[in-house]
Amino acid sequence: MNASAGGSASGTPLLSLQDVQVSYPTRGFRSPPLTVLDGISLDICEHETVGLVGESGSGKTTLGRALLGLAPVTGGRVVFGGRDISTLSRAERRRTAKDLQVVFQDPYSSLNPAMTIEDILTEPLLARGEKGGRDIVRRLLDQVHLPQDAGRRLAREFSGGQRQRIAIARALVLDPKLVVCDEPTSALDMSTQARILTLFKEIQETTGVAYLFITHDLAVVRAISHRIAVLLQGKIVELGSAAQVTGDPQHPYTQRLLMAAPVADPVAQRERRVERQRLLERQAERPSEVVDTPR
Ligand SMILES: Nc1ncnc2c1ncn2[C@@H]1O[C@H](COP(=O)(O)OP(=O)(O)OP(=O)(O)O)[C@@H](O)[C@H]1O
Repeated sequence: MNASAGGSASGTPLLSLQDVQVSYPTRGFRSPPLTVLDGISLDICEHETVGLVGESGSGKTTLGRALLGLAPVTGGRVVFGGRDISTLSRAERRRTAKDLQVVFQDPYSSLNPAMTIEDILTEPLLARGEKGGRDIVRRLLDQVHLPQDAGRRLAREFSGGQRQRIAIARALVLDPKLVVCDEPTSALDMSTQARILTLFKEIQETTGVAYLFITHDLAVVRAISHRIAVLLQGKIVELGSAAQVTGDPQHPYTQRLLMAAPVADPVAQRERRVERQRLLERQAERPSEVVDTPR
């Protein structure tokens, strides 16, 4: 996979979202369904990380859920292994589920605090009627750089960063082809965040796994992604290589998203504020391009 690929994926797509729509029924009598995603088309290749950014409520988690077969796909197709997995029966979906895994944001609520790490890591195998075993646990702990004695300890004995390593190991136990990472570093401090991002990259290098990396943090998405998709009100408004989207954004919404991202250097921050003001003024003169300003 060519990491510097532009808007289109450069290998054979592992998973392909084709004109996907997700709508939820609403409660009111005769009120129309709520369309959360509309016209989403996106390919993800082996060995590729596609970052997904957008403000809160834009539909990032829903897109991840659609890809995992957990959101109601009301239009379009989610093609994986040559099949539309949005129409599979529950039993068929269980078979596909092996290849598509997820790591959530909160390492505290996503792991049972009273289970041993060994039990947490082997649970997905046992649930599928496969054998667990010490060797597998040993390999996984190694892969996420946790000590071997971690297997016998309880999840509640670990820090946030260590728990996220355990959650990553659990996502890897079935050798998935694609992992949806839903804000997996948002609950961590900066240095732990950097170490976890390095771990994700290292795992991709050795296994070839693909990631859909959901985050509202542009610094994170820039650090990890080959390509970035920008979501606004349920639609992808920009899709390109990480370098293009962050260095030469084309859509006014992406431009403002980047302007709103914090920078560490106060001088750069001041310059950014002035630039942002100019951008807003320019865009106010072209109202047809005006969209919601990111927070
Ligand atoms: N099960 C559901 N039923 C009805 N509406 C839902 C459901 N799940 C999500 N939504 C709505 O879909 C929209 C998008 O939600 P989603 O969680 O995908 O956004 P997000 O971009 O991931 O936000 P955040 O960054 O805050 O997590 C929201 O308006 C939300 O209320």
